[in-house]
Amino acid sequence: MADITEAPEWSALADHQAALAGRHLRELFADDPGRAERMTVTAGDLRLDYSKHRVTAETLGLLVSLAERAGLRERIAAMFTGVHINVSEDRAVLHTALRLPPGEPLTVDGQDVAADVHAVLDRMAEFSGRVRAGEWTGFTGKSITTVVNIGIGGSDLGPAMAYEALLDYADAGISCRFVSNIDPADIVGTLAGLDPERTLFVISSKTFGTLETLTNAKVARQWLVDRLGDDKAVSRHFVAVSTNAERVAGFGIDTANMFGFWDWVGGRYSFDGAIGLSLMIAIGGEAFREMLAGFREIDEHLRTAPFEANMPVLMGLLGVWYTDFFGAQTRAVLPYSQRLSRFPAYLQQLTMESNGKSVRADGAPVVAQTGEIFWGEPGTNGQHAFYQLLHQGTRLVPADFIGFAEPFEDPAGMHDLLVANLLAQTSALAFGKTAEEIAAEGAPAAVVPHKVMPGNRPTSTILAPKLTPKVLGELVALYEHIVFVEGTIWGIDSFDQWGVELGKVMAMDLAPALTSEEPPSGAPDPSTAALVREYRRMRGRAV
Ligand SMILES: O=P(O)(O)OC[C@H]1O[C@](O)(CO)[C@@H](O)[C@@H]1O
Repeated sequence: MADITEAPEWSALADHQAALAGRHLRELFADDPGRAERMTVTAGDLRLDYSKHRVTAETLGLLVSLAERAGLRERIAAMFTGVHINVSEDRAVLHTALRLPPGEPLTVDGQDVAADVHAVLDRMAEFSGRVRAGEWTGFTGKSITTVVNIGIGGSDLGPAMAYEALLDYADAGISCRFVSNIDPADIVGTLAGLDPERTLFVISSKTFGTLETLTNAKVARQWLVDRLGDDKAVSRHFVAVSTNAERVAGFGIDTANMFGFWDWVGGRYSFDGAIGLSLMIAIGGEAFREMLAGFREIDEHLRTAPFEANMPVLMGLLGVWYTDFFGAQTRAVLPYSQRLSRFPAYLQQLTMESNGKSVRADGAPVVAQTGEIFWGEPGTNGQHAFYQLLHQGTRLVPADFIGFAEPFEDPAGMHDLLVANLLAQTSALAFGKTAEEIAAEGAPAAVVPHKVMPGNRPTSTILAPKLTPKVLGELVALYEHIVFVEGTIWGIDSFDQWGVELGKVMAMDLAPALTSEEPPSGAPDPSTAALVREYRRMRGRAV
């Protein structure tokens, strides 16, 4: 299979970039004042302004041709219909099935996937309804007030991010906490002050074989049994979310209290299914289904909108444009919403575990750069931290700004100030300030160069009416599909994650070297052997 970089569409983009690179966004806007109006696209409740990108109509045409050349249309159809596009694991990729509307059929590999999805959603709704109503009680008959989700990666970041995002919808007096790290400080800190009689643990693990999750779950179980004085308490205080019923039973959780999912849901694509159980308990089944409707709206948009007006397609292609033709290494995601403070962390797994690949799906090495590095913090905090580099540093950092029109609370008109900051930043990044303008303001000549704002720094601005469950679903689906579009152009398998396995195996091999009574005999390399000795010395163990 020829690499995408050998396609004429790729060379055409390279030539075009060479011609466009010297042009400033100020010129692009001066030449085409209507671009702000034209370069907007709507998907569901999301409105994207991409006019502050270093593109013209010609660029967009060339990028769309590249997408056609990469077979994006066919790939979209393949994903939605359950073709095994996760080739290295020979699996379908069907997170879009998690939000199928009731009544819409989908059979894949001989299995009625739609029926399976709705059966689990119904069980989740029934269970979370009982917990919320105080009908599901703990071992001593008291209702649940705290849910502790124990999971890591996709079994933590999604529900943790979404719970925080939708805190204004948590209306049953039940709060959630999230434990992920094998650092004992995480579980110990989380359990501190909790009432065991009113705490429900949701052990979330696709494989139910993850060291961090199982270790934390064991500590939690011991904590509970010690306090309630009876092993039988476990079945009232522990439920599981997993694809592996055997291991759930082996851990001692009644599989009647297990909520399943399937190998065709990647961990990082899973919180709109059973992995969202803790979220559903907090916000209720109805709000959860509204969130699914948001996901679905963007799925439909991806499937049906022409590429020129297709938000995830355009944003994915812009990611490729900067990564492969401008040498950009990172993309900042800057939500102007404190509620979305975990969104960048969530996106880091979604995007980087998916597209951090250096071989193509057919096993050949990639030629182009892949995998944008996603990072970010909510505005306005980031403005007082790293924005200096965005404005005046030597690197090109494309950024996504995300804002909402309606706040949930607004003392002293703070929300308008928040949004004013968002808009001011994108304008300053695009248009900057020239030496002449600064000198005209009376700055001393020696200071003028320090104050020059180069501008020409590209941004997307996504605006939505309010951070509702539906809008959150739309936002997440948007980024899921951006990942998919980029992965398709690069020709990689965005749905495996083999790169995380080696370190896990080595940690298990190394653990005995840290803890053994006798000085350890082996370590994988001299540097690591020296560090093992140093660690043991610090812990007062024989070296
Ligand atoms: O849900 P599990 O099986 O515990 O896995 C947790 C996470 O670990 C990973 O496999 C990476 O190590 C992620 O892909 C996944 O989301």
